[in-house]
Amino acid sequence: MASSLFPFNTSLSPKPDSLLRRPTRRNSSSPFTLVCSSATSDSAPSPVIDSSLPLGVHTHQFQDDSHRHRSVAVDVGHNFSAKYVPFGSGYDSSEWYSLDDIVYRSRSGGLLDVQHNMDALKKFDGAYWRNLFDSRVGKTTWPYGSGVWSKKEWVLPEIDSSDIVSAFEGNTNLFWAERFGKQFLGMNDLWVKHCGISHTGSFKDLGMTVLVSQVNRLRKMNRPVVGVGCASTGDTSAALSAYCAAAGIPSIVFLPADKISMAQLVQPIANGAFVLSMDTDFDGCMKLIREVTAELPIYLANSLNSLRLEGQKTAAIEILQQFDWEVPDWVIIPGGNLGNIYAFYKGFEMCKELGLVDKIPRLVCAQAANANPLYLYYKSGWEEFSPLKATTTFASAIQIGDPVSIDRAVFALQNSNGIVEEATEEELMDATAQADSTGMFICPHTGVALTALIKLRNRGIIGGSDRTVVVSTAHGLKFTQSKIDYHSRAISGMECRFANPPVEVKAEFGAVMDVLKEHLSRKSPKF
Ligand SMILES: Cc1ncc(COP(=O)(O)O)c(C=O)c1O
Ligand SMILES: N[C@@H](CCOP(=O)(O)O)C(=O)O
Repeated sequence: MASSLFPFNTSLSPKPDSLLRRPTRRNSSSPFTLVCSSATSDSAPSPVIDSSLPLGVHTHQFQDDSHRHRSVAVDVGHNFSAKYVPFGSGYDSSEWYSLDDIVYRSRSGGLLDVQHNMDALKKFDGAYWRNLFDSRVGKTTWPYGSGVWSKKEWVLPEIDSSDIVSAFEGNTNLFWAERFGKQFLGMNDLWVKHCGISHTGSFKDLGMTVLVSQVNRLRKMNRPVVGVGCASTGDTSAALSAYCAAAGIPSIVFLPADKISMAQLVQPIANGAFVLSMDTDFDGCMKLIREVTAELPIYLANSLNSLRLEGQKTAAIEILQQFDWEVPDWVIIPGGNLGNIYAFYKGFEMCKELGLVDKIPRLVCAQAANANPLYLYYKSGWEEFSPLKATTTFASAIQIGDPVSIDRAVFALQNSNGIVEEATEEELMDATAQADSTGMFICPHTGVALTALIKLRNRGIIGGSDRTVVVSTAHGLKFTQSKIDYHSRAISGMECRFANPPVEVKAEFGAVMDVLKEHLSRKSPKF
């Protein structure tokens, strides 16, 4: 469908890896100094102390010129800070970069990670953080009304609140899947975290608010960022274009032609992004955006950029919060480029390290069988990772064969006693239809996660009373074509066991009564 709207050709020629820009190394002995002078406070009128707020947090309020009711919290006397370090290193790593640097890879070409000054955060105990985060839920206080920015001290502690670009993302529904759990799985404590019920319809909003806010800050600092770009299977591009449009920042998106849903394609188009539709798959788009962002002052918005994961990790914290800080036994997450599984691990682990909870859940990463490089790696006993050519799947947003965050995913799974599962096309579509029949309206990726749950439950690995959370990553309304195909039994080679096609009937009383009686007697023998 994309190809009918946009030509495939691009004048951009691939550049060899050797031309990718490498970050400048910081002197290990140089003290870490904040780049931004406004790093520890917001520029606003003097505070009015609100004694109902937890220790150390004072608020002041003002009306800004958009008449948006805002309030800014000032954390008094803290030393909260964060920086980039090579993935796997700690805050004290000798190689590190300021978050105001434009850098996506370590000196050796490896992944980066955002590390927080945990000693500063540990000056406050678990109860303090629980109370602080709880006190911000359900308010419109800027920016804490956002589920991401309500954890600002753990996300981007040094950003000025006026630089934040937010749609008050997060705070999504944690739905008790009572009927699905009891009817299909003999489970009474099954929950679905609906991260897709969000501004642009997917969990990507959680990361994008952080990334675009940081870009907003960099542009105000006159750093050379002319736009923000991503490769996408449809959700990252939707989030990027919306947040950039809100901030007046140009966005550029690389999409694999004919591989994303129409609803996803129209999102960046409507939000004014520069959309390039390419005759390749996601992995091809990803390679190109990495090459292009190494050459042009376009900031990279994919989860290779570890800033994104700082926002995404708040979904894990939110789950704990929604359970009154009780830890679920299992959390199941669909995986593609594999940033999100690590983001969840990081959120849970941070809560444990800072004393909000005393353990973390076991994580399950679920992949489509048609795009399963992590699953194959796991099955090999983590012996050998081979990128592959992912083939078409209804879970189109995870049709990825060469995930950039493979190392992050392995780390998360190994440190959470994790499991990887896979779902065939029939399994994921059946699971989606079953879930929908209990009142959900989930995306096929959530169907992949539910399939993993069904398999682990049937094998007795997940118990009937285990508290289990399935992460739903996108809104079902983005994927209506797959549901139409399923319910009209139009998928070749698929039985579509749970299809519920509409019945065509004459608009006559007798005809309507006949079909209703037949239907009711089938549904209820007592009728
Ligand atoms: C709807 C949806 N679910 C799951 C994923 C997988 O997330 P990740 O790439 O972080 O593994 C993606 C994107 O890749 C997505 O768009
Ligand atoms: N599903 C993603 C794929 C890219 O993932 P990212 O988290 O690295 O941006 C999308 O919607 O584009």
